[in-house]
Amino acid sequence: MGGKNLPIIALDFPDIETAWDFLSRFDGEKLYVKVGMELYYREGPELLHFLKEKGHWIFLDLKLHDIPNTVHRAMKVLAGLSVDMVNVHAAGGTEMMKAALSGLEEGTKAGQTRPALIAVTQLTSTSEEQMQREQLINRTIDESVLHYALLARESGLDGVVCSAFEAASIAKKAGSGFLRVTPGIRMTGSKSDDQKRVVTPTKAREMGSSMIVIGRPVTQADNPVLSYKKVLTEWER
Ligand SMILES: O=c1ccn([C@@H]2O[C@H](COP(=O)(O)O)[C@@H](O)[C@H]2O)c(=O)[nH]1
Repeated sequence: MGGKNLPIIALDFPDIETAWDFLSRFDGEKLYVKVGMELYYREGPELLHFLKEKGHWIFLDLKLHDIPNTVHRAMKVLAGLSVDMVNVHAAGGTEMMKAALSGLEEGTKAGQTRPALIAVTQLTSTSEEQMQREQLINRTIDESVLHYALLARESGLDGVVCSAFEAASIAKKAGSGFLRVTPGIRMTGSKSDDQKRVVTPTKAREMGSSMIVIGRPVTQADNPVLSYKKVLTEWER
């Protein structure tokens, strides 16, 4: 199975020791992992090189959101970190997203593959009610997510982070090759934590997500390998 078809495991750990302790349980299996702010801010680029050496695929989830020039320059740097996917917040706008893409292209060395660039639409921890009240968006959350997805598409990005609830409409309007990367994945009966727009791996597949991201249900499980295998089986079926 190629990396693109694997569930992405969110390595939300405080340091490399804890992350390594978790990964060592998988006995050399190649995984698609997500490195977020907590682990990256602690361990930096060295950790990414270490994960690559072990053969893992990497989504570097730093969710850049700043003025276009700053994001452009930061993306030039991230392009050199041998990661497979990076992201920005679509709320930064089309000028920022285009700047992110050109930075990534400029930073990608000849002969190397440019990391995929995706945009966060509405976080899966955001409910429609919260979005309307706090962001003053007088629309449904589906409309807001689709709007951001189309801005990301127009900016030349490779896809978006969205919940499974919006995945089908995005595929219909932006094309099936435009990635719908879905966090907020939970197994039947398990707690949602801070996530609001949650589905099972089976539902995510049926509803049109192209990739899924799962953290705590795997990383905090008594048997993380078994939990991962259950997610993988549901996702593959
Ligand atoms: O909209 C978003 C964007 C990113 N995430 C990240 O995915 C994982 C989910 O972890 P769980 O433990 O499975 O909830 C986490 O690293 C988030 O930063 C997201 O959840 N939603």
